[in-house]
Amino acid sequence: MEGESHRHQRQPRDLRFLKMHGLGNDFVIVDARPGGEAMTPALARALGDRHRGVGFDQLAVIRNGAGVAAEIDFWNSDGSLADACGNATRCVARLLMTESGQTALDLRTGRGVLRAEDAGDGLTRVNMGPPVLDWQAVPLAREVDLDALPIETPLGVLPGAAGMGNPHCVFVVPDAEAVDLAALGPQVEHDPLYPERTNVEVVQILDRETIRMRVWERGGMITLACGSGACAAAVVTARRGLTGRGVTVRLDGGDLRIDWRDDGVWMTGPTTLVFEGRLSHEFLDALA
Ligand SMILES: N[C@@H](CCC[C@H](N)C(=O)O)C(=O)O
Repeated sequence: MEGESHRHQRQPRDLRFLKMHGLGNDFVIVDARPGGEAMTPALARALGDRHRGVGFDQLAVIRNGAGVAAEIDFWNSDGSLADACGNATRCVARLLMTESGQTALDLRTGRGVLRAEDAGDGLTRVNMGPPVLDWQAVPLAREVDLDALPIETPLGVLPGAAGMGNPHCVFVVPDAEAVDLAALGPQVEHDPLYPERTNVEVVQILDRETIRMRVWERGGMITLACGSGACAAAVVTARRGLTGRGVTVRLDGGDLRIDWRDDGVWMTGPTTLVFEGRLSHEFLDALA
């Protein structure tokens, strides 16, 4: 899923960016609305390097879009594109609501047009849309029971699948802390059942309204939070009758509120603007 032509134009020599995070899920945000700055897989990988670049879990590029406040592209630090990133969507929504004074707006992502709202108390909520529960659309390689995927792991439980614009594989386990996620994550990310790889969540039921979740993100890392993953986990546990349709998801970076309603899966949580930066010519020239 490497970028389409509009995402691969001329590289600028001077690139401004913002660093934001949602519950420690951290993002570099490039506002490409004024100059149409381009992004490439190589620049995304270089920026994502936590030692030689800026470092991020995802890179979000904001572009002008017809009929919406903006369009957003999401890049993982391995240079791959993702159609959904819940926490970055909330961060960009907060940024644009602050900029415009609006309390609600629409954003176009690979997932489609998403509604974002100011939820009060500094929180931002986004409707991530209805879950994808069709095996071809997740996508999976073949027709299987989405509630019991034939993926064998040392956990000894069969995971569930749900798509939120990106693929997820959710394991419900008795003790999420006991799972060796650094070993499980890459194994399941690359399971042949997921032709486009997958994000991997391990979830423990704390009560009918609270779950604990740890996440391995497609792209190759454990992150402190994952918004689309929290939505997928809430959908899988609700479908199994383990929780209701409204849950608090307890992540390493803090809590997200997930509400699966008739119009989609809503995600509510905090966002933080960390700093504004500008990439040096030395850094950009070395990539040219
Ligand atoms: N952190 C994100 C998910 C990012 C995309 C993911 N790694 C993928 O490749 O699908 C979120 O908050 O949803």
